[in-house]
This record gives sequence, C-alpha cells and structure tokens, in this order.
Amino acid sequence: MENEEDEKMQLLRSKATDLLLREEWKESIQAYSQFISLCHHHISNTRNRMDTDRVSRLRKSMCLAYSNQAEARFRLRDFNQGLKDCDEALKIEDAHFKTLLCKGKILINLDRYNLALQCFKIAVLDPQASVNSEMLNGYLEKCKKMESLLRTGGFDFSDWILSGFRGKLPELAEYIGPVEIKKSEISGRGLFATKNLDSGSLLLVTKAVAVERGILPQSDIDNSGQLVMWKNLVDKVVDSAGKCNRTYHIICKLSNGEEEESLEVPGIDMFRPDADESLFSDEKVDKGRLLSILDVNSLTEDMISTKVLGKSSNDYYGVGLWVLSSFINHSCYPNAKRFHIGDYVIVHISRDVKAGEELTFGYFDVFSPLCNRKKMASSWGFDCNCKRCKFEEGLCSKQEMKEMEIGIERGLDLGGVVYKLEECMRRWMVRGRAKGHLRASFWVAYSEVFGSEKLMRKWGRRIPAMEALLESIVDGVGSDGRILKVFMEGIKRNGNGGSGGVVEMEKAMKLGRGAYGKVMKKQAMKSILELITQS
Ligand SMILES: C[S@@+](CC[C@H](N)C(=O)[O-])C[C@H]1O[C@@H](n2cnc3c(N)ncnc32)[C@H](O)[C@@H]1O
Repeated sequence: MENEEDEKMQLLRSKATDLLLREEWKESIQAYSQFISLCHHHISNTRNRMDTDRVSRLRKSMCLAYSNQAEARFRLRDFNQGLKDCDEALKIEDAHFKTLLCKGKILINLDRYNLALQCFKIAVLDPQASVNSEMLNGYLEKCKKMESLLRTGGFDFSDWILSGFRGKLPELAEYIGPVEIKKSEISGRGLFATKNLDSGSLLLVTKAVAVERGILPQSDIDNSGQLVMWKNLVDKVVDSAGKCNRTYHIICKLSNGEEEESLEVPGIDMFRPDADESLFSDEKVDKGRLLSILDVNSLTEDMISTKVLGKSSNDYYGVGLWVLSSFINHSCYPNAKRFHIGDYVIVHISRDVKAGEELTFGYFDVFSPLCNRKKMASSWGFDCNCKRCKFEEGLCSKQEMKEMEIGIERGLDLGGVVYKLEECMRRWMVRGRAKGHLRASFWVAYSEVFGSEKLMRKWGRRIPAMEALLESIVDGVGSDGRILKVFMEGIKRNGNGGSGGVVEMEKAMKLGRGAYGKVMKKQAMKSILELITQS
C-alpha cells in the first residue's frame, strides 16, 4: 500500500518537474500543489516512530516542491504567492540554496533589496555557490547598488544620456524623497515638500502597478485602439491587485473621484517597498472600485527620449498607474515635472520650492491659454483650482485679452500680441510671478517672436529682453524643454562661437536641471543642450 502511494507521488512529482522544464508554469503549479497536499496528508497520518525516515524524505521532497512552485510563480510574476512558497520551503530547510536564490530574485522585483541581499548572503555560503558564483555575485552587487539608490536617491542618468538614450535603460529603484501627503488647498490630498528644494531635485521614483503601451495612429478617429488599451490596462491592474495585498491596499488609498475632501491622509511610509507587511490585510479585489480609481489616477506616458531627441511621438501611446505620484495635484503653475523611463515615473522639482509647499505638476500642457487649459481640466473631470487660473479668470473679461486671443487664433503678427500683452500688464499693474503666468499663457506668441529674426528685428526693442522674459516664465510655470530650446538658440545667435559665455552656460544648465532633473555629469547635461538645439 505504502509503495503504491509512493509510486503515485513519484509520478506526480515527475509530472510537475516535467511541466516546469517545459515552462508550462500554471500546470506545473497545479501538479506541485497536488503533490504538496499529498505530502502533508501522509506526514500527518504517519504516527509510527519507525517512519521517521519516510517523514524526513517527504519533507525534503516537499521543500523542493515548494521551491519549484515558487520559481513557477516568479515566472508568472505572482510574487506574493511565490514569497509564501519560499517561506514554506525555508521552514523545512532554512538555507535551501535554490529557494534562497528564488526568494532573492522575487524580493528584487518587489524593490526589497535589503531582504534580497540577506538571502544571497546566506546562499553564497552554500557549496553550490561556487558553480553559480558569477550569477550570485551579480545579484549581490545589484542589491547593494539598488539599496543605496533607494536610500539616497543618487540616480544618475548621465551614461544613458551620453549614449544618446540608445543604451541600456538606467537601473532604477523605488525612491521617496523629502515629501509627505497632507490635506491640500487645491483638492483632497496632495504631496508636500518637507524641506527647501532647488530646481532639479529628485522627489520620487515610482514603479508602475501596470502600463499598457502601443502605437496608436492619429487615424484612430473613433478611439477604438485607445479603448482596447484601456481595457488591457484595467485587466493588468486587477491582476496585480489580486496577486498582492500590498498593491491592492495602496491603490485603494487613491481617490475614486468621490468626496475627495473627506478622504483619509495616508502616511508616506506605507508606500515604501519595505513597509511592514502586517499593514496589508487580505481583501477581496473590487473591480468596480479599481475602475473608478483608474479613471481618476491613470496617466499617459511622455517619453524623455522621444521628447529630447525631437522624434515624433505622436503615434506613441502609453497609459499606466503609478500610485504615489497619483497624490500629486495638477497646477497650471507647477513646481515639478515627471518623466517616464521604463516602467518608472520620475518626478523632480522644476523651480525652487520652500519646505511645506505643495508639489504639483501639469496633467496637461500648461503653456497654453486659460480657455484651452479649462477644456483640458474638464476632460480630466475637474475645474482647476490653482492660483494661476484664479488670477487669469479675473482678467478674462477684459476686451484686450479677447483681442489678443483672437489675434493668435487668426495668426496675426505675433510680435504685436507680445507687445500688446506687455503693455497691458504695465497698465493693469500685473506684478512679479503673475507676469510669468500670463506670458506662459501666450507662449505661442513669445516663442514665435524669439524664434524669428524678422520679428525680433521689428519688435525686439519694444519688448523686454528675451532672457528676462524667459526667467519670468520659468518663475511662473517652472522650467521646460521649450524654454531651454529658445534660450539655447538665443545663445547661439548672440555669438561667442555659438557656445555662449560662462554665465549663459550656467543659466542654461540651471534651466536644464529644472527641465530634465539633476544629471550628475556636466558633459551629459551639455549633451542634452546640444540635442535640444539640433531638434
Ligand atoms: C490624481 S488625483 C490627485 C490627488 C487627489 N487630490 C487625492 O486626494 O487623491 C486627481 C484628482 O485630484 C483633483 N485635482 C487635482 N488637481 C486639481 C486642480 N488643480 N483643481 C481641482 N481639482 C484637482 C481632481 O479631483 C482630480 O480628479
């Protein structure tokens, strides 16, 4: 009888291993689960002390089965269950080599580098380590590097930039800078700076719960392609939330658009990859709730590489959910910017901010007039509450504003529009940052004038100097690649062999940091500046 059962188990184990080798992950998990429950059953039914050998054999087989099952779950990106399997295997054999490797790999994927490092450090002591030493050392190095990135935020994109964005994507880890979540005057909750930060400072690096990418031709008039991508994104998010309590729990902290004012303010530590697991209880996934959360919080990607390289990104479409950055409210005078690299969103400061200030970025292009911004905000489902909108609303009844807007629409002499706006601001006694706000609203006109020698000859003497105007726009809406481009072209036109003087270059570098974040190697920032002038 015992032999018969042993044979049955032997067959089941071989089947599971065979399926694993054939990379039929789901089927192999099924077979391993059956095998594991049989093992449990036999162990609990074995009372005879003479059977201790058999029990120990069964436990050994069970350890390997859990380990292989964890590997299959890892391949299916079911990290939560994979971790549980690893822990079961390690309960049986606390230094099981294969399991330690698998657990380490899973923890890397969950951005928990410190714990992963502990696994690899134990694994390296195993005799099998010598055969796998290259791989193990690779993992050990990676964990050390990523753990330091996660703590310090010392990311450097220089090498990637210097390779013209063509090389390997920079390795990233989740990073939470000097920020906290608090009640916002704009709407609901928002993200706030906990210390003074200068332009370019890194705020966040957040990995997507899910992203859906594709090429959507402009001719996709009925948006059917976009709809398919949206449905795929929903499925991916539901899948990730179903696989991981932590993921579901933190997504559920996001607004679903209803009664934002009464939403709880979560502590920032909950969003750290190494947050205490006991915070996240088992909960059944509510797809309806996820759908409305996605409606309010999903973002479209804009790729740094396509933007900087000036390639057309019109047909490219990527949409995803990044949890922590979804606490950032929109403002038409933002102080932060976001970039997407791989599956990560990177948020940095685009103009200097003080401790306690709310951090905001543009959900849409803020270099546009009030009426366009209103339309874009309404497509997001809100009326923008920001100070710039409130200020411009106070001016929109003025006849001159309407005339200037019509002037732009009809493509009249845009130098005339710039001249008129500057003159109106003097009469209306618009001061300080408010000037930058209005100038950014009429950016189309300013950029046209600065980019045209003919218009500059005609209007240049009657409007403030270009550099002062650009500075004021940065003060009004933060730095941006377009401002940098105009500035660089100005430097080129003004001589000094086309490279500008030291002071100009310092200014360009500051603008560059605001637009593209702190890039450590000077040469890399120079390379961005060169690319900008070529595009
Ligand atoms: C991604 S969430 C931002 C975080 C949100 N305030 C919260 O408490 O979770 C986007 C939602 O915030 C609100 N919101 C963001 N920026 C806003 C703004 N400038 N004016 C009014 N509402 C805004 C809108 O309700 C929008 O749908």
